[in-house]
Amino acid sequence: MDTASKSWFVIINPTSGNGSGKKNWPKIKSLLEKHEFIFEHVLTTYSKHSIKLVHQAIKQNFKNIISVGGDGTLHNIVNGIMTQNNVPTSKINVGVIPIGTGNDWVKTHKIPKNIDSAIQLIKNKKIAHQDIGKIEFLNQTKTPVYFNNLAGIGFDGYVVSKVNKHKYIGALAYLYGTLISLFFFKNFESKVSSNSETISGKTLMVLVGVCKYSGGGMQLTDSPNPFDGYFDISIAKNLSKLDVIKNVSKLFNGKISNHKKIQTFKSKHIKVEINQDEFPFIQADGELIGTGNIKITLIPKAFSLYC
Ligand SMILES: Nc1ncnc2c1ncn2[C@@H]1O[C@H](COP(=O)(O)OP(=O)(O)OP(=O)(O)O)[C@@H](O)[C@H]1O
Repeated sequence: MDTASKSWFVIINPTSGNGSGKKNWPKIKSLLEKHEFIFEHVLTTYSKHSIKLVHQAIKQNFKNIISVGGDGTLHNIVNGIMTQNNVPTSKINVGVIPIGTGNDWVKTHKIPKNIDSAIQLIKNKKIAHQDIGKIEFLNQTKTPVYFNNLAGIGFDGYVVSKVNKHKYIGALAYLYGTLISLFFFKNFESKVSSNSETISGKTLMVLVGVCKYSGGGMQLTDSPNPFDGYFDISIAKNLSKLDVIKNVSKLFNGKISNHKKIQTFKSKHIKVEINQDEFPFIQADGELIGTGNIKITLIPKAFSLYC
């Protein structure tokens, strides 16, 4: 009998939330049992392990996955779903129990941080389909990376490189990473092409949003809607460090996109080329994914989530 298609496959990142995954798993497990979930579970043992686990689970005919972790764990699960060919991606449903540090993606969908409430929400089995971004590296033999929240090139990527080293201090790591980056990051020369327009020049960062929050609660793009078939794109041009410092509060209330040196627009695709020798970092959903010239395209309603 095929029980897998009716059961849940639970992936736990024990390292997420600075060890919160490991600490909370016994409690989550007993709550899932209390709510009569039939499930198999695996604790990840290395970074990106979730991608492989998702491939295996889908091959075994699991259609429902629960992510116990933060934004990085969900990002890897999404990449597992998007890089398999057995089942249409929108037929694999994902529920999230957020126990990460930033937990930015859940904020858009108002998924509760309380564990019991998050489980209850999954149990309600209300499904939505959101858009997914696909990043392809130009002139590199690198596999594409998919994102469900937001990707950024430049300052944003630099901040992630600093934040990930300091997550032991919790959500404050995001503020710390931003401040440290203000001292060391240098604006870069870019050429951005989208909607038959080209924007060239010194750039602080290019942000491509599907959902609303990143960087521990910052709202950096104008009005992203994960269901509308468009990216919300912000190009922060040659902002100085003083510009950023003066506008720190606006990073968190969404008003930053009104700044005169920030251009925002909606699009289904974007190409970002770097016109200098040193390549800035690229981040996707808070994970560093490399450097280089990239093309990003939107895949409408590819990801099925419990919300
Ligand atoms: N067993 C493991 N050992 C080491 N790293 C792991 C393991 N399992 C997963 N990872 C990595 O842990 C990283 C962080 O996970 P995650 O983002 O879920 O937690 P977080 O950083 O605390 O939360 P957030 O991203 O919401 O701030 C991911 O990059 C993931 O690849």
